[in-house]
Amino acid sequence: QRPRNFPPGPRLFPLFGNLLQLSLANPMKDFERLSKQYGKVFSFFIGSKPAVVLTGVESIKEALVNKAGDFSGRPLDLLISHVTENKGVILANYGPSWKDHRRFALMTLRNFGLGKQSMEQRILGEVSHITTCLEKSVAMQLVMFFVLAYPQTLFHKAGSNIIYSFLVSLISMFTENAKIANGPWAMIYDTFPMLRCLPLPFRRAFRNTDILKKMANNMISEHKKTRTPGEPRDFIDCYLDELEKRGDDGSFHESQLVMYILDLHFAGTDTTSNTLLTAFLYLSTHPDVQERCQQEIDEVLQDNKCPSFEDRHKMPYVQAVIHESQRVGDIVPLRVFHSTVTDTELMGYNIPKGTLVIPNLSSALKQENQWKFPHEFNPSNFLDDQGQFVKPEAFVPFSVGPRMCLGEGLARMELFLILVCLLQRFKFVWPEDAGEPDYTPVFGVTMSPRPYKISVKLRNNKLN
Ligand code: HEM
Repeated sequence: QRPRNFPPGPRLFPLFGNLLQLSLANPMKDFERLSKQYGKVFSFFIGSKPAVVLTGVESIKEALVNKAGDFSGRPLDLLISHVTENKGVILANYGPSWKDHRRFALMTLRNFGLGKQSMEQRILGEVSHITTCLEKSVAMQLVMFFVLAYPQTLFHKAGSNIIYSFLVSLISMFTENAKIANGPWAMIYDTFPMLRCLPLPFRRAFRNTDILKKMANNMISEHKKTRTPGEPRDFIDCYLDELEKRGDDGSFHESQLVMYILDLHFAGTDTTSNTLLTAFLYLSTHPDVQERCQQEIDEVLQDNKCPSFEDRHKMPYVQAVIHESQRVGDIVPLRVFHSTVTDTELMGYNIPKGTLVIPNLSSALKQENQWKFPHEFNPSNFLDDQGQFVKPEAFVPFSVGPRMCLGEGLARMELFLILVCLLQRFKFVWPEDAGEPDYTPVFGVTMSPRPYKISVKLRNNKLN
């Protein structure tokens, strides 16, 4: 039974709650239907576990910003919570240890050059690998001066190398864990605690994590052997320095560092690369938008000089295209789930402690009264009448409140520098034989465009 004055929702069934009424493969359409029927704050049950879905920017901000102290917890009894033991930062519950670790990561990112030269240099270094790779392919096709590239692997490599030049080496079991966490076996695990000890496919997520943890542990041992205390080379060295400084104060611990390494890799790879994949899908199928970006880039970066992150202020149209790609790409639509840390109230409803809270970021990014063109790719969504860049309130791809993405600054820098460098040098064309582009994304913990091929041509400018 729903608790008293709990947000409304569909009728409950014994044992399953509302599980059988939702598409486990992609519940987005169900959430849209349910919010039309029950309002901006509605509920459903995963077995006997209550969950509340927040629709639209108003309810998301009311909970995650105005009532941040109540709504910033993480669920403690789901497959992902057990796999990660709620360690690290992404799935750590709201409390002093999470706060300490979050502050530490932000500070370390800043010291390692967010907004400073070195992080910018790392990103530009990665871009030069992408351009070399594309140039080689173009050169091999001299006759046509055209190349078909698979941007999927290019951007994923760049994304993970950038975060890993900050952390070190890389792994692919994350993808499998993300699939498991997002699939029916996770739902079964979350719904029926009595099945958790059985050797069912969800156990694979634990096995994968054990292997990943071993790799992270090896990195830590390697760092311990080669580090000079007080002269950190990367994030791991910084954490080890901090650990020494604090002693065992209970919050900083090697087991936290292990999960932290995995967290930053997971959060920093798929997100930025899928955004770039979305941007290049739209740029190649909207040549007018691409040409306008290139015109702006050429005007600002005269003599084809290398871009810096500061140049974004002089490129309102490019900024609008990047933000619009994030908006339509809708890369993290529902995850990461929140949870209430105390009994509370939201928009007139009672929400008990421990309720799963799902901010539907997607609903804000496509909210009808918030955007000039909510359902189409149109950079004008981010431009005022004078063509200046503006960011509407409903632009929340990084979420809002104290749990909002801590890599936003890094992600912004990556998106801008990679996109500008590539558009400066290449023209991206939707291949003639590729048929109509399919913009429907593949649903997952992070959303990605369907795999596509793209033609790449060297631009006819001084750079080439
Ligand atoms: C376009 C790229 C990215 C998008 C769209 C994105 C989006 C998000 C979202 C929606 C959340 C959940 C916030 C919430 O719980 O309310 C999140 C959390 C997080 N992100 Fe990102 N992210 C991106 C890139 C990155 C990068 C590059 C890093 C690496 C430093 C990163 C690290 C994190 C971490 C550590 C959290 C957990 C924060 C916490 O729980 O306190 N993200 N991100």
